[in-house]
Amino acid sequence: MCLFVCVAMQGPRPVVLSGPSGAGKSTLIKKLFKDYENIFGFSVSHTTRQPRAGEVNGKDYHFVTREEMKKEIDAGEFIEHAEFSGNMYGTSKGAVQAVQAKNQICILDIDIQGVKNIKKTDLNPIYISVQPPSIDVLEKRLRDRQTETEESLQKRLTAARVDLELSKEPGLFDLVIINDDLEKAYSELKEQLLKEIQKAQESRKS
Ligand SMILES: Nc1nc2c(ncn2[C@@H]2O[C@H](COP(=O)(O)OP(=O)(O)O)[C@@H](O)[C@H]2O)c(=O)[nH]1
Ligand SMILES: Nc1ncnc2c1ncn2[C@@H]1O[C@H](COP(=O)(O)OP(=O)(O)O)[C@@H](O)[C@H]1O
Repeated sequence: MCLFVCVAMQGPRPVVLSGPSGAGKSTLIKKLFKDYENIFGFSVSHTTRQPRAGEVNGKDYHFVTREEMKKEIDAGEFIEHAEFSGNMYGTSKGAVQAVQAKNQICILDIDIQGVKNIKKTDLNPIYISVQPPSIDVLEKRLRDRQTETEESLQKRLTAARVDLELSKEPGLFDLVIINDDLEKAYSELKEQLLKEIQKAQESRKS
């Protein structure tokens, strides 16, 4: 059954942003949302991790228990799901459909397992990997962000090394952005998305 292509054929293509925790995905996404009001919509994932200070349920994530999430996965409500750093994360069909119904460019912030699983679907997004200039810089950014315990920070650094290795697979990503200078990284992101942004802006006018 066609889940996405029917909607996606008329609307702009979704965008997957992946890359290590701390690489700068959320920062870049926030800039897009600020600069292009109403053009982008965020695919709100489910997660079993605890909310951080300032995170809003239903906006940043749907914060759920492992039992709730497993039940919804068993009911076939997820496009993809993965275990990352001791917690479950997943994209529900509803999360993507809610954005596509508004004819917005749907942004998915997902890990590399999610990328591989989305590739098996008919979502047909643009795949972008956001990467840090080095593991040392990544560690500093994660420490400065002050969201992690020492244990979760170490898990994220281990996952980051795996992510950076797997990301070398030819053809896995349409674009790799090294997020050293933020403005430069943001320009590269905007340039890659220009066609979809224009499409979405045109459809707003008509
Ligand atoms: N596969 C998958 N990964 C997700 C999903 N939502 C978030 N992630 C990834 O889970 C990892 C951890 O996310 P989070 O706990 O918010 O930490 P942060 O990325 O450092 O802010 C990141 O790599 C996200 O891209 C999802 O729905 N599916
Ligand atoms: N180019 C950059 N230079 C310096 N700090 C950055 C840059 N990009 C992001 N940061 C900071 O690094 C931290 C991790 O970024 P974040 O967007 O939360 O990463 P992710 O969403 O990929 O986990 C944040 O504190 C953010 O402000």
